[in-house]
Amino acid sequence: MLTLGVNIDHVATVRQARRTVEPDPVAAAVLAELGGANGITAHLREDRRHIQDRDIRLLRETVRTHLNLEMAATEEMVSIALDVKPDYVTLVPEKREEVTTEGGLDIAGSLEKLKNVVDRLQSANIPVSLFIDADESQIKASADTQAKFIELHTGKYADAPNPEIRQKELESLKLGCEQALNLGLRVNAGHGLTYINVYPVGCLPGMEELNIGHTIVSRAVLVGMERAVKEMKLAMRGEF
Ligand SMILES: CC(=O)[C@@H](O)[C@H](O)COP(=O)(O)O
Ligand SMILES: NCC(=O)COP(=O)(O)O
Repeated sequence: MLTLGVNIDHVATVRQARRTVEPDPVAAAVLAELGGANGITAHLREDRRHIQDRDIRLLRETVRTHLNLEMAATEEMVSIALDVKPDYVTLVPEKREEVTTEGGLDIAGSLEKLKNVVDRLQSANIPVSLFIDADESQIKASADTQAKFIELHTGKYADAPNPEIRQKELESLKLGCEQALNLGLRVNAGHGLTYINVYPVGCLPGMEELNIGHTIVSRAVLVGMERAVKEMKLAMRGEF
């Protein structure tokens, strides 16, 4: 069965815009689960631009489905993961200056370091997923690390400027999925998926979980706006 991991990072982005307490991504995770999320994904960035350490600790206590902690393969993050024990960790690349995660990890280029990180996490019973592009050598290197999963970066597919390029990117994802499954890896995907472009990715044979965030948070803001304004009118009359 194809499952949905709801990424709540950008609920925290709104909170951090004011450094206040609302909206709380932990509350958003509870509501996402009520809505049918099969898992909750949160990315603790080294620069703490959205999700904070406190969020991860509270998510660990409150998430009833599974918690996927996205993080860079640094000593600081490994020690947080070993302490919090999420249900799985997704290792992702990070650049301070990027607006969002721009591409996949270069597994082949830092194989020994990543093998070590995967081993330390998986020895603590935390399965590891590697966020990579659908590239043959990266998939092969991912299998060499003994990680349980890969997550195929769907950004190029999502950002394709025309249907021909989108179809070509979808083919790469399909081939990547096949190759990974043949190497014994489980396959997730995500990044930039929307209500409009998600369906073909979900149809890829063997695809297990899609991690989707920005578009769900964006839609939640819009579908919730009418009620939020009505409630403020009540509050202004002392009736809320
Ligand atoms: C790792 C990834 O795919 C990102 O989608 C992330 O989880 C969302 O956060 P950023 O937009 O800060 O990269
Ligand atoms: N790993 C991808 C993810 O968690 C969500 O990405 P996006 O939907 O926020 O682009």
